[in-house]
Amino acid sequence: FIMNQSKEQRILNFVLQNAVRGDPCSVVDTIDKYCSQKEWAMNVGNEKGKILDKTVEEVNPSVALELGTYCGYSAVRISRLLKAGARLLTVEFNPEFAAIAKQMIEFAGVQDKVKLLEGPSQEIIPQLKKKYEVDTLDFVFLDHWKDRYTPDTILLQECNLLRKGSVLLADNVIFPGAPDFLNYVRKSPHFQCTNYPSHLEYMQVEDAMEKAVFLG
Ligand SMILES: Nc1ncnc2c1ncn2[C@@H]1O[C@H](Cn2cc(CNC(=O)c3cc([N+](=O)[O-])cc(O)c3O)nn2)[C@@H](O)[C@H]1O
Ligand SMILES: [Mg+2]
Repeated sequence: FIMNQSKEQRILNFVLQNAVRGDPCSVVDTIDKYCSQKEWAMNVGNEKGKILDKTVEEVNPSVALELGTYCGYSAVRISRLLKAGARLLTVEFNPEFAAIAKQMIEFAGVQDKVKLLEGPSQEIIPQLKKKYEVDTLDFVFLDHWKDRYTPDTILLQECNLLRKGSVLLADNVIFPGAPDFLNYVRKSPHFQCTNYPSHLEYMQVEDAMEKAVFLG
């Protein structure tokens, strides 16, 4: 247990030493092993991860966006399911976390599918069309600061990044909770919502994910 390292660095080192290079599933399983047995961390985890998997497989996105990369667990989890030519853009503003995630993504061998964009989501989202050549987004995974879920959902609409059928999936709508986001999407005539009860990663605490399909 190397104390002067960050928890995120310890998670990465555990993956580098125990997972199989180029095998995204082994990277995901190894992070879950570390975070359930050694140190808790805010990865979406395996239980909610299965809900994420099912949604990604249903949508089969060509262009996906993730808000809140952290160590790259869900970026690896999502990108392992993407078809040839499809891509995931993932946004992270904490430089330490972005550096960890970059190494995690490269070790997993998914770097050709994933583009990590460093900066706050509120600055990156308005750049997606011109700077990152996005037309519209097929899938968005929200897992960053919970009080950014609603303003960023509004920003995505203002930037014309959603089309009829675009799917948003939000983590943690129960714990830590995103009450204003739930209120916003459930009351909006532009979204069709579905709630998926689950548990907080690596804990026996109630949590849930919310799917919000944009109706145009
Ligand atoms: N506006 C933003 N733009 C870009 N990246 C952001 C932004 N806000 C946070 N981040 C980044 O998301 C990553 C992860 N993150 C996520 C959160 C919010 N999520 C949680 O706080 C959380 C907390 C718990 N929890 O406390 O049990 C469980 C979870 O699954 C969570 O996602 N805060 N940082 C961090 O690296 C942070 O730099
Ligand atoms: Mg989360």
